[in-house]
Amino acid sequence: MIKIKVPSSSANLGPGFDVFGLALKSIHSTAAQQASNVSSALLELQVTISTSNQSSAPLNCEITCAGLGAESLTRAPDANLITRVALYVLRCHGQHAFPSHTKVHIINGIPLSRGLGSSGAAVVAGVVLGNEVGGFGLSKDRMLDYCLMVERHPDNVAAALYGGFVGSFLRTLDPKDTARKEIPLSEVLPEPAGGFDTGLRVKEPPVGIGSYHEFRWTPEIKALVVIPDFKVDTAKARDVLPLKYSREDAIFNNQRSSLLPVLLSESPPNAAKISEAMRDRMHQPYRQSLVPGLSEILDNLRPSHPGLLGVCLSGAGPTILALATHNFEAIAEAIIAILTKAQDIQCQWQVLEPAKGGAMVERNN
Ligand SMILES: Nc1ncnc2c1ncn2[C@@H]1O[C@H](COP(=O)(O)OP(=O)(O)OP(=O)(O)O)[C@@H](O)[C@H]1O
Ligand SMILES: N[C@@H](CCO)C(=O)O
Repeated sequence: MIKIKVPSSSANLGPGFDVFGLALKSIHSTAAQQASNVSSALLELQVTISTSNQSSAPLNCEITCAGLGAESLTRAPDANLITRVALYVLRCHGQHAFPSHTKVHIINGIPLSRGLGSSGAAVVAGVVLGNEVGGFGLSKDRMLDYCLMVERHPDNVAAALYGGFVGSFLRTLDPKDTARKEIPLSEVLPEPAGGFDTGLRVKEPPVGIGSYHEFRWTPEIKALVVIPDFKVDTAKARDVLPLKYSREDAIFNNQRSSLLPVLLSESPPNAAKISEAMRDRMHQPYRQSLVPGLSEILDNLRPSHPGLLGVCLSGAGPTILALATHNFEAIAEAIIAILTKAQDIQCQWQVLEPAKGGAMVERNN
């Protein structure tokens, strides 16, 4: 059996829209999680290939799912994001289907469409899956190229693939490459992958289309996530953003995003500076309509709360990310009080920390 494990992630950290990504893992798993075998904040695939019997499954791939949102994940290999992406990798290498007979058991511990990088993790898991079952021996840097053809904002996939706190950028692609129909863009989900029925070999991604850098992270800083019980589709949360920004807003974000990685690497952390450096004018103001209470949280949760360093929307939301050193319960309660005053919802909260190393593969015979 092959196990593929990919962490969750929080993108942007306020001003670093489409740049910063923080791979996250649980500090402690609850008894319920241990009993159910679902690791919190982690996506796991258990993959077996049985050569003894011929597969009757479509594309030789049988999918089963457990964990968060399992009932909503499709079992069709050309539609499920993970296997679609794996098929993309296989077809770039001239293989039309999975090896017969491949079983993929998805154990999902990342809440779907909450701003914790479930689609980024699924894309990374898909590329790693394609690489493993195809035996292509791709490096992580080459796998990043595949991920970036699928999810065009690099923050979540770079964090999920490499782990830790990362910044990343993309090279501008030739429009011919981005327009290719067989690329299973997650932002146009749930459309099935196009161009797959031809049986033709799919063109490999250009080499080196993105770069990343891992920043240092001060271990005493933890990531408190408050996860409201509703979904925000990332594609919709990108549609509410303007196509152009004023010079003033661009400068506002540049000033903060340039300083934030340095501030988060220093011990003891400077709460006043971090709080200011996590402010943003590129996406959060436009996403307030999708996350009732967001503006009040951003205005009220200041470093006067003991232990709190700064607060922002996690990825495209609706999860709220608070960076803090202690006093987690009181900070979570203050955020939940605002969210539940704004609308009648339930929230869960958890304290996470950076997941070093990112996606990994365990091979057991
Ligand atoms: N484990 C998984 N298996 C298959 N598909 C998945 C899996 N996880 C996520 N997806 C797909 O990705 C979709 C969620 O993507 P979306 O970009 O809306 O949210 P997110 O990635 O959780 O949030 P954000 O990008 O803000 O962090 C799901 O509806 C599903 O189609
Ligand atoms: N940078 C992306 C992350 C989505 O997870 C966004 O905010 O739309």
